[in-house]
Amino acid sequence: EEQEEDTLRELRLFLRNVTERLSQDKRFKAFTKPVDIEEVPDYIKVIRHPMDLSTILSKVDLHKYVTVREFVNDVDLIWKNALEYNPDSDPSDRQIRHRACALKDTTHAIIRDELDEDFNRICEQIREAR
Ligand SMILES: CC(=O)c1nc(NC(=O)[C@H]2CNCCN2)sc1-c1cc(O)cc(O)c1
Repeated sequence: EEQEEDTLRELRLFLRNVTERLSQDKRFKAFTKPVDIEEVPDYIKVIRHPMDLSTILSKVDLHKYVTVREFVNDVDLIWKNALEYNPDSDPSDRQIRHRACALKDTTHAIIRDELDEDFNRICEQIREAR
C-alpha cells in the first residue's frame, strides 16, 4: 500500500546516496564500471556473476532492491569477485585485493552507522509479504 511505497522510496534514496559515495571514492575506481570483456577476455570465464557500482545504481532505479540485505549482497559480489580474480602475490593483485577489502569494510561501516534498525525491519517485512 501507500506506506510501503513511501518506505521503498526512502530505501532507494539511501541506497543511491551510499552507491554514489562509494563511486566517488578514488580507491574504488576499478569497481565503478563493468569489467571490459575486450580488455580482460578471460574475466567472464573465471567470474560467473560480475557486478559493479554502476550496475547497482541501475538496479536501485529499477526498484530491484526491497531490502538493504539485497543491496549488500550485490556489493559483496564486487569485492568477492575481485579477491577471486586477483589471488596472486604480485603487487597489482595485492593492490586490488586491498581496495576490495576497503570496499567491503566501508560499505558495512556505512550500513552499521547509518541504517536505522526499525526502518530495516520494515523493509524486511515488505520483502517477506511479497
Ligand atoms: C576489477 C578487477 O577485478 C580487476 N582485476 C585486475 N587484475 C589484474 O589486472 C591482475 C590479474 N592477475 C595478473 C596481474 N593483473 S585489473 C581489474 C580492473 C581494473 C580496472 O581499473 C578496470 C577494470 O574493468 C578491471
